Amino acid sequence: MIKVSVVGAKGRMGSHVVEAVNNAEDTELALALDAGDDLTQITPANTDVVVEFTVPSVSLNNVLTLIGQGVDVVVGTTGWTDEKLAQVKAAIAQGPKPETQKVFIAPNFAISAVLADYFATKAAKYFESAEVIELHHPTKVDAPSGTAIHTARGIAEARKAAGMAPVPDATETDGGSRGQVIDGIHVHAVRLRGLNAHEEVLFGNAGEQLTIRADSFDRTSFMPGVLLAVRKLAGDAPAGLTVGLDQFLDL
Ligand SMILES: NC(=O)C1=CN([C@@H]2O[C@H](COP(=O)(O)OP(=O)(O)OC[C@H]3O[C@@H](n4cnc5c(N)ncnc54)[C@H](O)[C@@H]3O)[C@@H](O)[C@H]2O)C=CC1
Ligand SMILES: O=C(O)C1=N[C@H](C(=O)O)C[C@H](O)C1
Repeated sequence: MIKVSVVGAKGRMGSHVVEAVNNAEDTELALALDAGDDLTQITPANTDVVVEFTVPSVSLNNVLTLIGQGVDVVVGTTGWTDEKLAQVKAAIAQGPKPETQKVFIAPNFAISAVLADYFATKAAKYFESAEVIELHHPTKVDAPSGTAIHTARGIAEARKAAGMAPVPDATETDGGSRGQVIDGIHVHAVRLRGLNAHEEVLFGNAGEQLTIRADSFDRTSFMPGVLLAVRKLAGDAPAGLTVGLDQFLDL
């Protein structure tokens, strides 16, 4: 059995992870912690893998603490910049098990979203225009979503590799309606009661459009991906920092 501790266990995602870990045949719940709890209770003696779903403002500190505790970590919380990822890598190098420590961070654990992201990177070089629209529940604290940032960066990288010009855009006045520009790609965020987690990637050429859309209607959609990551970290995932569930899929 893989012993799993959950940090952020009382949250929307954390509570689903607790249930998924309790229901899977090969995992058992070790500790379920939330805000105010001491993360140093988590040790290699009681935990094989920690799953962290908290809030962007605290996730880095939690991950650094858990690396210090010598336990492997699966992170679903958003807000990861290149600078924060560099801090994680440095902490692994200076931590108690630099050769074997595993940290996995995924902006999205739903297969629909991971595939949409992947297909978008493949489509990017064939279209002059590209924009990303993400749509979420109104209780989400960050905008744009971590997934949309990841998608926009992937599209931008593919366009750069293909030597493409910037997306065409004649806008001269913008009060914010054109969204946030991430690596040259416009990203728009909608917050609407009734939604869960949704993303549309729009590609355009003269006379044609491709839309790639992923819809997560329920948080159960993330659980197979979370359990896959837990099993990979307890098994043959490489040591060090890995980002993105696509790394564990045969794409
Ligand atoms: N990677 C993925 O597939 C997904 C990622 N997310 C991300 O996961 C994060 C959490 O989302 P939700 O569960 O909806 O949020 P939430 O607000 O429902 O839950 C966050 C939980 O973290 C707890 N918390 C706050 N500070 C803490 C601390 N210092 N230590 C331990 N626990 C602490 C809160 O008390 C709360 O229970 C967000 O960043 C969200 O964008 C959400 C869905 C899927
Ligand atoms: O807060 C959420 O709900 C979600 N957060 C992640 C993100 O910001 O990309 C993943 C998914 O979109 C749900």
